[in-house]
Amino acid sequence: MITIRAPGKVILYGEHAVVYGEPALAMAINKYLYVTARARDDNKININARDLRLAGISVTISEGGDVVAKTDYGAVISALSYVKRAIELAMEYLDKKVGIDLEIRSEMPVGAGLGTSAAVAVATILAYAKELGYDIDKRELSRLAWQVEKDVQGSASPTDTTMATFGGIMYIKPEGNNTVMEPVKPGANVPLIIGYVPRISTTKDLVAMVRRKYEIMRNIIEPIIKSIGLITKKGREALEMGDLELMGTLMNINHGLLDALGVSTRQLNDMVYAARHAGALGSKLTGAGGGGCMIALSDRIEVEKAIELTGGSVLRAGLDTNGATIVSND
Ligand SMILES: Nc1ncnc2c1ncn2[C@@H]1O[C@H](COP(=O)(O)OP(=O)(O)OP(=O)(O)O)[C@@H](O)[C@H]1O
Ligand SMILES: C[C@@](O)(CCO)CC(=O)[O-]
Ligand SMILES: [Mg+2]
Repeated sequence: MITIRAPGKVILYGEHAVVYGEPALAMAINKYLYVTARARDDNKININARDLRLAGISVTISEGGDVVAKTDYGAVISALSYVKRAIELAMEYLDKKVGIDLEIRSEMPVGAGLGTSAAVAVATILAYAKELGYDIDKRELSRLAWQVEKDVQGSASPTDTTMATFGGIMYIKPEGNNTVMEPVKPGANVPLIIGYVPRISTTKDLVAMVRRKYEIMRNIIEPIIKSIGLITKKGREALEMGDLELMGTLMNINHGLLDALGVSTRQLNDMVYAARHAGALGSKLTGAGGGGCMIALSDRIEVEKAIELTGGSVLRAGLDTNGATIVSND
């Protein structure tokens, strides 16, 4: 039996634009998704995902007190699509099919912009390989997990899977099927507060929504995407110089452009503006948007309180530098 953990991430600059080949700057956080794997002696795959919340169950209680509960089969299969694809690709890659019990736990809100889909893909592939006694190179792990995101989402950048695999702070630029990834050394400590509200849309839907806009009015959407790319490059310089004020200004512009793409929501904007009014140097949504998470560049308790007053929850997280690692191996 083996337990693997993979970190979540926040995107400082560049979400959505990175799907179109622009760079992104992301930081792995010390909040983790855990996958415990145990090989079985049959061919079954048994998945216990404790943190998935599924809407809609139907229960029939008969006279004798027997209870039959049903849930939406399609919704269950779709919710497990990242885990299922991760196992399929790991089996293909290792050319070995063995039944497995998987137990999944998350310290992060699932589907809220912190990269849980990437963390579950990375941790599942690594857990399957290690449980079967194989080593897997981190570059290969990150490539396979990216493939999971591409297969499930239709279109995905390597950002989240790179962060869940390697950790740290990374400048990421997709180049076709390759990923340029450069570790970034910050010139100052970067204080971040994460605020979140529940999210209904999935990253898959949000990426598809931006794609539709891009196809219908490319001459309007393309400059926004390119502009986000320029912000990311400047943001990297600001981070390396430790210029927090410039970082904040760039976050604010980045948020405005994400709003223009249609991926912000009223609740996200409320949290973003409340944070700025309470003294944050900058704030923006992070991840795919549509609800979920925002980040504020600040360490002020007033900023946390302001986010909470809008109805958001606050998550305190620092930097993860290890990426995917083994937690225990019996
Ligand atoms: N703990 C978990 N157990 C099983 N599946 C999970 C778990 N966490 C995430 N997933 C899978 O990932 C999906 C959420 O992925 P999605 O990409 O929409 O959000 P995210 O990765 O958290 O945010 P973002 O992509 O914006 O960073 C879930 O619907 C589920 O399929
Ligand atoms: C919205 C997006 O850019 C980031 C999600 O964390 C999607 C992706 O990069 O695949
Ligand atoms: Mg995701």
